[in-house]
Amino acid sequence: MIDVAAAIICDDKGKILICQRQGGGNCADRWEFPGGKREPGESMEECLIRECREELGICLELDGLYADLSYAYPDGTIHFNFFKARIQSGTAAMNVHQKICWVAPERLLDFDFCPADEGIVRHLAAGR
Ligand SMILES: Nc1nc2c([nH]c(=O)n2[C@H]2C[C@H](O)[C@@H](COP(=O)(O)OP(=O)(O)OP(=O)(O)O)O2)c(=O)[nH]1
Ligand SMILES: [Mg+2]
Repeated sequence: MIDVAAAIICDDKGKILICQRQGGGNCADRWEFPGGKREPGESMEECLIRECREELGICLELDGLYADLSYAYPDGTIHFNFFKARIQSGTAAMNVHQKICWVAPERLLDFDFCPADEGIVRHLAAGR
């Protein structure tokens, strides 16, 4: 099974950073919480800090695990850890994404997220 860590990054106004994936591949053009696949020898936390440095050029401070779930995609099941986080340093840049955007939690419902994120999006939009 593939392990993926993803970050729910909040700013000081409570907005959340979301990112649109590139076309092609799994979840093409869908919105996601930034992150990626764990590499051998890494913890999920280490993976997430590395992915956000690589993909967005930011250094994260993690605020704990928000959700732990698995989702069966047609080409395999992915196990996810979603962490709450804040930016410790840097400004998010588009190194690998089509678009990035800070949105209020209730606005998350307006975006076409990866199928695995549906429950998370509903929870966040409800203020939980
Ligand atoms: N990062 C991220 N991936 C998600 C989310 N929801 C979801 O279904 N996924 C899926 C899409 C991908 O199949 C997988 C994550 O892989 P990824 O493409 O981000 O992996 P990566 O950054 O390590 O990139 P790569 O080296 O494999 O190209 O999980 C999410 O909220 N964030
Ligand atoms: Mg990624």
